[in-house]
Amino acid sequence: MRLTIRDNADQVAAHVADYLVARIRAFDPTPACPFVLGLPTGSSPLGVYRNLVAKFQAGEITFRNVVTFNMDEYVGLPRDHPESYHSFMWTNLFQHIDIPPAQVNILDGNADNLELECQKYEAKIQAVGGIELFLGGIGPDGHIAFNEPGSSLSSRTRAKTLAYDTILANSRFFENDINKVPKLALTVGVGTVMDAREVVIIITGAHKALALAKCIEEGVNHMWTVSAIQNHPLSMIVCDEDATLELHVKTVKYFKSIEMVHEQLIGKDRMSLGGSITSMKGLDKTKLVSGELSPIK
Ligand SMILES: N[C@@H]1[C@@H](O)[C@H](O)[C@@H](COP(=O)(O)O)O[C@@H]1O
Repeated sequence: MRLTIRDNADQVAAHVADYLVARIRAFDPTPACPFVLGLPTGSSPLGVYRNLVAKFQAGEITFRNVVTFNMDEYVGLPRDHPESYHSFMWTNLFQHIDIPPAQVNILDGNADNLELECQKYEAKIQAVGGIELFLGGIGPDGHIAFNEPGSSLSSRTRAKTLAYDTILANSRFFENDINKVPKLALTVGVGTVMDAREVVIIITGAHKALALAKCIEEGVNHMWTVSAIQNHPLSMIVCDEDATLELHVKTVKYFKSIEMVHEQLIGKDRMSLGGSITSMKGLDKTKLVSGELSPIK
């Protein structure tokens, strides 16, 4: 796992957007072999989405051959409610880019049969060959998607009762009235996220500092579901300085030094994969953008 630390949330957003664009371009998706991207909602990815829209408008990236799967959706909230995750995604990303609507997948929290809806979602992910990269955020209690503390680390897409803390945290989107926050949601499971070939998690703000420390300095624990990332073969957390407040100084210095060496190896320009790595024969150069020097398969 890599921990990439930036000064503030804006720099985190810029870094993650650059990274996603580099990964999609290196993948070179086609209609037959699209880039399958898992996406979150919440305030954490907002800056990333703004950057992606700007990059699309500047002609740096197209989403024509990208297929998306969102992490979660409230149950019972009308799809056109301003706080539904459908509305969030169209308002903040999809309506501004060239992704064909048929390639957007978001759980239907108003489906007649919620269990069937979840099963169909998992099947659809399988049918497109699995998720290439799952982008996520976390709650202050370390939950990923709506996998609240105590969720099985091998859980799949399902309906989940929201924890009181999450209801309270999300009441800011519902006029600070907890009675207006849905209490049930559909969510991908921890196992669904961890099955992605790559996982990238955004963690910003001092209120998430404890969760980051629990996630990377302690063991894998279902009470901090994002800690399952420790078992993932290809993952990265991008955080700001505020989120590192509970980490040991040694941990911060360690991950910063790793990044420095990596930058020296590949150069600042992630798309320029020549130069210093020409001697690394047998390594898949496209994987260098993700920081892993994987052997060519
Ligand atoms: N289900 C979502 C999560 O996917 C998200 O990561 C979390 C944090 O949101 P924010 O980024 O606004 O802190 O909120 C909700 O609980």
